[in-house]
Amino acid sequence: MNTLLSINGLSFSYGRKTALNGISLDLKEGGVTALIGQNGAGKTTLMRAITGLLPITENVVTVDGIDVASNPRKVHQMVGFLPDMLGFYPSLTVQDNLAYAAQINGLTDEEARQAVENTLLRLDLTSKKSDPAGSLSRGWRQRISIAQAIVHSPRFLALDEPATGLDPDARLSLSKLFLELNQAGMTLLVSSHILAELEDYCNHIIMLEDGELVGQRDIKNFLAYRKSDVKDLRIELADDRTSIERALLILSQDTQCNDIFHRDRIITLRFHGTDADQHILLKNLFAADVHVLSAGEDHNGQRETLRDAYHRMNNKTPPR
Ligand SMILES: Nc1ncnc2c1ncn2[C@@H]1O[C@H](COP(=O)(O)OP(=O)(O)OP(=O)(O)O)[C@@H](O)[C@H]1O
Repeated sequence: MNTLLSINGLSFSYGRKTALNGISLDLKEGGVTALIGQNGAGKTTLMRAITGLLPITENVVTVDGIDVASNPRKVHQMVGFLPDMLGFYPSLTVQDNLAYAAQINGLTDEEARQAVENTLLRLDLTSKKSDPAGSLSRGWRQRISIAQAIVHSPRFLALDEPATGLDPDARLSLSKLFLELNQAGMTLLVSSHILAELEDYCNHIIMLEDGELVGQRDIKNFLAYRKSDVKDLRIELADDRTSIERALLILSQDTQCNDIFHRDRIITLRFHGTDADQHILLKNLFAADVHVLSAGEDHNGQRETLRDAYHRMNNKTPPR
């Protein structure tokens, strides 16, 4: 696969505030990459830099070999961008907003007419095409914005928090749309806080922290990532509230245990230790009069999710 996006030492500051610091990465054509990171990590800034919306240094970001800083218009024709703040003309109809987006991205009138028709169909927007964009609900507005971002059939599509404000059905259809666009050859970069959704369609992940790239890997490898001295344990307790609470307290204080989940009487956790350490852990539970019915390695545990992996990279226990 060819490299479509190449970033080589990208830094960007808003005044004295450094938002991106020496980012370097390559994205291959045809992938779907999840861009994750906490609030303020620099995700939006990175997307804006890639899509030619920020004044960046020349020869630092290229899309298909074209320098974004010196050829922003050319790059706009190749990329689509869904910003976190939706932008369209509220008094124009849905159709006219799309036609405008197509034309400013270099399509002729005839190409734009055809592209608008196809995009309306693809996003199920045909019934709304004559409505003023500003009169529609948040979910429909989101669709209009996605339609605007893809109307010129970009090769690279960046989506900043695309699922925000959408109901579960709309989120599902969004996931399907991303897969469809990817199968049609588009390369996607998607930022979201909803990790379980990214997992449905992303095959690569990049992680930012304080403006720096702190992790990058293919999700298949990412999900398979396991240290040899790490195992998943499943502990079944008697149905005794005090016992369960005591067990959770002991486990949460043990630095060898993390990713502790508990449902009813079953506790699952990731244990970082040897068999002897595991034996000591159980002895501690027994010593505290925790009523353990069974304990052992959880071979049937769910595969590691993107959410688990993200929280582990951040050294946090996922919320129960
Ligand atoms: N226009 C601006 N002026 C000054 N500082 C800014 C501006 N935009 C962003 N920043 C700062 O740059 C840093 C990165 O912001 P950015 O919006 O790229 O992060 P993010 O990862 O997208 O965050 P979020 O998940 O909250 O949207 C933050 O510290 C933010 O406060």
